[in-house]
Amino acid sequence: MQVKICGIKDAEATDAACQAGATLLGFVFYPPSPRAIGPEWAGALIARMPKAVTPVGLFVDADDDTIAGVLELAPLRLLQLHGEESPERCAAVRARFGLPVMKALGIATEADLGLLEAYAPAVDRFLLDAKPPAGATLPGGNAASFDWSLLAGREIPRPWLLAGGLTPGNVAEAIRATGAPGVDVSSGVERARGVKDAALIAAFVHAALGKEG
Ligand SMILES: O=C(O)c1ccccc1N[C@@H]1O[C@H](COP(=O)(O)O)[C@@H](O)[C@H]1O
Repeated sequence: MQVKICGIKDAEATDAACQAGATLLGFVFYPPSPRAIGPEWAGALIARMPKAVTPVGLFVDADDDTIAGVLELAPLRLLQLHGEESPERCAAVRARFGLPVMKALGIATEADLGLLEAYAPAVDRFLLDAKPPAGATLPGGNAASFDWSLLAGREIPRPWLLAGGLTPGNVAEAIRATGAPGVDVSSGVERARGVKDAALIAAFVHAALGKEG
């Protein structure tokens, strides 16, 4: 089971996630987000992480110069593209930076899952998230979930993570309902918007991994 904690901004959350058993930590390079972080500080937090834990950079329709500037200071090992990037753009990012790409897709209906085949050759992983609710200002990180039954018994053509509105209280049921091989959370482990909570992080990771709390 892969467990990603996204929107890491401080040492306490970094250490809590790593100690609890998270396998991926996400750093948001999207200035409008309350979870946005600068590349230099992200690099310092990545230096605290065990090598077995993968640092992930979250970008939203970023250009090559933006991604390159971040990579100069933060040794990311997976690029999460969470905007409107096309399959061609995903393939170009993967080729330009020599790093695996995880494409986030918003899922609301069966038709949204039809995009998976078009993206599969261009990406290494998928992140299946809810679409932003009406009025949302961010393309993700909105604590919104989608109908998990859309994924039940479905073959996803790349390794994938389930995201959107997950919490310590619902993640075990989400994994059971979807068969997800991995999960990703941001809002559900925060005590206030953009502020991670070490106890909630530990509870989420333990619930996802099926450990006793
Ligand atoms: O977290 C953000 O601020 C964010 C901003 C822009 C794009 C994506 C973002 N977060 C991603 O969305 C998922 C789901 O979030 P939540 O758990 O429902 O709050 C999160 O895991 C991030 O990968």
